[in-house]
Amino acid sequence: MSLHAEIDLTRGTFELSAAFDVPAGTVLAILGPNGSGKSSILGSLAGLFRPDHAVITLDGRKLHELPAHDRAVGLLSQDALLFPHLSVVDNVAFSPRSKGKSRNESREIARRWLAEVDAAEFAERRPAQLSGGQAQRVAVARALAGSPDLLLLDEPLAALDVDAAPAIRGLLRRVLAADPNRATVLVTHDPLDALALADHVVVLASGRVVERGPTREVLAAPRTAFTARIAGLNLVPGTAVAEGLRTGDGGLVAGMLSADAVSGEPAVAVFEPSAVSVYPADDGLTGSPRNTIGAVVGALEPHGPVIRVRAAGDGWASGLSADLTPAAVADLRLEPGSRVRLAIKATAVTVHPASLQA
Ligand SMILES: Nc1ncnc2c1ncn2[C@@H]1O[C@H](COP(=O)(O)OP(=O)(O)OP(=O)(O)O)[C@@H](O)[C@H]1O
Repeated sequence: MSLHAEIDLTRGTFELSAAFDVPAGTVLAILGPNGSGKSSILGSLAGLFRPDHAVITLDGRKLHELPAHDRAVGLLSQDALLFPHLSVVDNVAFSPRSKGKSRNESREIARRWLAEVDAAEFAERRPAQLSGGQAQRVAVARALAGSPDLLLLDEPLAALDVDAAPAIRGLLRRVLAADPNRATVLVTHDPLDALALADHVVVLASGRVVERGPTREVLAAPRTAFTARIAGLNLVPGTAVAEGLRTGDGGLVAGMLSADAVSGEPAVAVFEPSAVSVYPADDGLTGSPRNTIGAVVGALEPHGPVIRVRAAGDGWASGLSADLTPAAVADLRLEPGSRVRLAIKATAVTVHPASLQA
C-alpha cells in the first residue's frame, strides 16, 4: 500500500503545509525540532484531527474521508499505553477482535504476534507486571496484530532506557522489513532510529518540509543546521573553494569537496564531533596543517560515553560540537566560558553543495 499525503492545517498561529509519499514496503522518517508539526502530521494521518485541507490516500483509498476507526492505521506511541485491566494477550487481541474476528481467532493472532516479538511468555500477565521494554514489545505486537495498511510510529523508543532501546529498534527493523506491503511513517528525534529504520526522511521546520531524500544521503550530507544537529554532525555554511570552504567572514575550512560540490557555489562543510580536538587557547597550534580556530566553551553535555562540548563565540567555531572523554574534559579543566582552540583534520571535513537554506 503506497501512501500519498498532502496536509494543510492551522492550529492557533501554527500553520503546517506538507506533502510526501511513502511507497509500499518502505519507511519514511519525519524529523524536526519541537513544535515543527510532526505530531500534527501523525494525528492527521490517524484521523485524530481534521486538517483544513487533506488528501491522504492508501493505494487510492481516501483515508481523509474516513473516521479514525475505519482507516486501518496502526499506531505505536512512546508509551506502550496498554489497557491495564486486560491481560497481555487480550491487549494484543483487541484490534483483531474489534475488527469482528472471533475471540479464539483474535487470541490466536495475538499469540502469533507475541511470539514474533519475543513476548510469548508474558501472555497471561497484566501490563503492570512488565518492564518498560517488555511493555513496548507488547505494544509493537498490538500495533501489528490489526494488520494495518499504514503503521504510524510516534517516537517509539523515546521512553525506553538505553539498554532496552536497541532491542526494540532491532525488533522494529525486523518486523518492518518483513512486510512488503505496508507503508510506515516514523516520527523521531534520533538519527539512529532514522538510520536503522527509515528508507527516506523528511525534515520539518515550522510546518514546512525543508529537506527530504534517502536517509543516508540526508543524514550524511545535511543541508540545514537542524538536520546537522540531530544527525550529530557539524555543519559550517559558506562557499565552496578548491581547498575546501570559505566562510562568510573570510575563514577557510580546509576539506575535501564532494563530487557534486562546485567552486564558487554555496556549500556546507560537514564533519563529525569526534573529528574535533580541543586544546588550551594558548597551545600555539598556529602553523599546524589542520584547521584551527579559537572558541569559547558554551555548554558541556553528556552524550553516551563521551562529553559533547558545544562551542560558542565569534566566527565559524560558534555552534560546533566536539566529543571528548570525561578524562580529557577534566584534564583541560573545561567549563562554560573556558577559552579553547579547536582543531579539525582537513581529511575529516567534506564540503557538500548547499541546495537549501541552512
Ligand atoms: N491544540 C492546539 N492548539 C493550538 N496550537 C497547537 C495545538 N496543538 C499543537 N499546537 C501547535 O502546533 C505546533 C505544532 O505542534 P506539533 O505537536 O505538531 O509539533 P511536533 O513537531 O510534534 O512537536 P514535539 O516534537 O514537541 O512533539 C506547535 O507550535 C504547537 O504549539
